[in-house]
Amino acid sequence: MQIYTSKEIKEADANAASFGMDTFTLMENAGSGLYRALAPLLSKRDTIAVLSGKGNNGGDGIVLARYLKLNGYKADLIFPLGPPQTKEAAQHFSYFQSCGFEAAPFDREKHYDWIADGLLGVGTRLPLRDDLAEVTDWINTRKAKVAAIDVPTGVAGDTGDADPHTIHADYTFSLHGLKPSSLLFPSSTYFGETKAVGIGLPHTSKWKVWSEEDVIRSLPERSGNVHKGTFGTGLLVAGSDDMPGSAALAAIGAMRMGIGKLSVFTESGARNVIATLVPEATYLKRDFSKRLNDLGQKFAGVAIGPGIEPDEQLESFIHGVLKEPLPVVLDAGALHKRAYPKRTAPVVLTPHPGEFSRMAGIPTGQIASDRLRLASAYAQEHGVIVVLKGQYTVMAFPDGSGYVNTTGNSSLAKGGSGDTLTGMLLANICTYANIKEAVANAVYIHGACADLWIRENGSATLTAHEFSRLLPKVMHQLETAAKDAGKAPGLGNGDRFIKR
Ligand SMILES: NC(=O)C1=CN([C@@H]2O[C@H](COP(=O)(O)OP(=O)(O)OC[C@H]3O[C@@H](n4cnc5c(N)ncnc54)[C@H](O)[C@@H]3O)[C@@H](O)[C@H]2O)[C@@H](O)CC1
Ligand SMILES: Nc1ncnc2c1ncn2[C@@H]1O[C@H](COP(=O)(O)OP(=O)(O)O)[C@@H](O)[C@H]1O
Ligand SMILES: [K+]
Repeated sequence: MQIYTSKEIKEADANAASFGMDTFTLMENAGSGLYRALAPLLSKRDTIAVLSGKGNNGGDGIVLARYLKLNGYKADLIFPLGPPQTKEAAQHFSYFQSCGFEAAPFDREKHYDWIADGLLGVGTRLPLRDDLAEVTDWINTRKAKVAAIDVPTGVAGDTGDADPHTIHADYTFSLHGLKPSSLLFPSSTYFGETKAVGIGLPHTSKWKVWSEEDVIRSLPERSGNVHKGTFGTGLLVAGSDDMPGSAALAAIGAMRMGIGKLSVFTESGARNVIATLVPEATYLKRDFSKRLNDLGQKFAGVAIGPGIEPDEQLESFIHGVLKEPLPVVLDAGALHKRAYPKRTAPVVLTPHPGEFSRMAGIPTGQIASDRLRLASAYAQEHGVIVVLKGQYTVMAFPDGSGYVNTTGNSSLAKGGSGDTLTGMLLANICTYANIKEAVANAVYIHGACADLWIRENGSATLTAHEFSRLLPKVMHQLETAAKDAGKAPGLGNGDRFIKR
């Protein structure tokens, strides 16, 4: 599913108009698309209120109401704020009337099984005016299922801001593509299950939700005449005498994800712990004062940071590594405010919001509601890939494109899960030809492991070393699906719905 800001939607609209596809036609397409998306959820016995505002979001509601009525559904079209004010919405209301239908009064006592929210769309400016807030409050107190058109009334399109009177939707049908607010906080908590509905415009967005179909399509081929060298040797710079576990978890992530060989550059106390958990890895005694030469020849990729306290020696080591021609993942202790040299091999940064705040000098409170834009701005300015972690992890690329991940759940909110992801990323940068797919698949599969865990276990109980047995299961399902000509195993979100 593609993601569009309000500005991009307006540009798409203007572009369509230049080809003769006018707003009236787009509204017709939106309403018919909404009908096709909603009808499978309805029964002919259901009563449905379509609440339309005065703008084009209301116009979409008018078209939806026409399709519902023409197809024999018990739908009322209601204008609680007054009749439509935009030219196209007014034209569609005339057409609705010419079909022999009339608008219904806003009867606050009448029961409806469903309410379609066509009050405000991406034209919203917050806060909600009092007359609108009164209608959204009414909706929120009803027993009806609520389907929002484009966005639930009360959220803005592009940021995570939400009015206190925002509609709590059960479903949201987003027109043309998803809006950033469906993936930001707190706004996303109002959307319910979210689906993109096409309106006949070609897709041009540089941002999308990375889906199961994308993972299956991009899993690298591993069969045939291969050997351990085929899948690269990775260098993991992680762990310390005080924090050996981080390196062990990252090493498990890397080995289980399919790296050919792994060297762990760590302190001697950590080495003893890691070696018993990951006997497959080899070890290099860590001394940051000694340069590691020819890293680009010896290794396919390097990950630095889990379980290491930042200091000047580490910083100068990182500077040395960044001069070498190999892909680098920087996490935890390796994440700081710094400038990145121009280089051809990619740099992947994996901050959680606290680390991103430190790196970018942005207060943590601002990050949740604007993660896509902020991560993208940082990635473009510094020429790096930013994996901004948390629910709906954002992956922003230096060319301005990006993906959002929707797998994973709160079982991952525990020390160690980020370390495992760093190891998985290291494996993928060593084994994939395409860096965007390498990053996106590691993030998706990491979340899918947690989704698999909560199908059978309590969500509070996941510990990161369980990835050792979760990863084989998830990878097996994905590999089987890939062999089965792209048949999705249903691990996370398919290409159509964001389930919540
Ligand atoms: N490509 C497109 O742009 C298409 C857009 N469509 C629909 O058009 C919608 C956008 O339409 P509009 O630009 O008319 O915007 P809206 O329908 O979101 O409404 C804007 C109107 O609401 C008022 N308003 C905004 N914030 C308010 C507040 N807090 N309290 C009270 N009133 C407020 C504004 O003054 C304006 O009159 C989309 O969300 C989508 O549903 C579809 O018709 C299909 C094509
Ligand atoms: N509620 C959640 N939903 C989805 N993923 C989550 C959630 N909470 C945490 N995660 C994921 O768990 C990982 C935590 O990483 P991080 O904060 O670096 O932890 P650690 O201290 O283990 O390194 C990230 O991949 C993050 O996206
Ligand atoms: K709406």
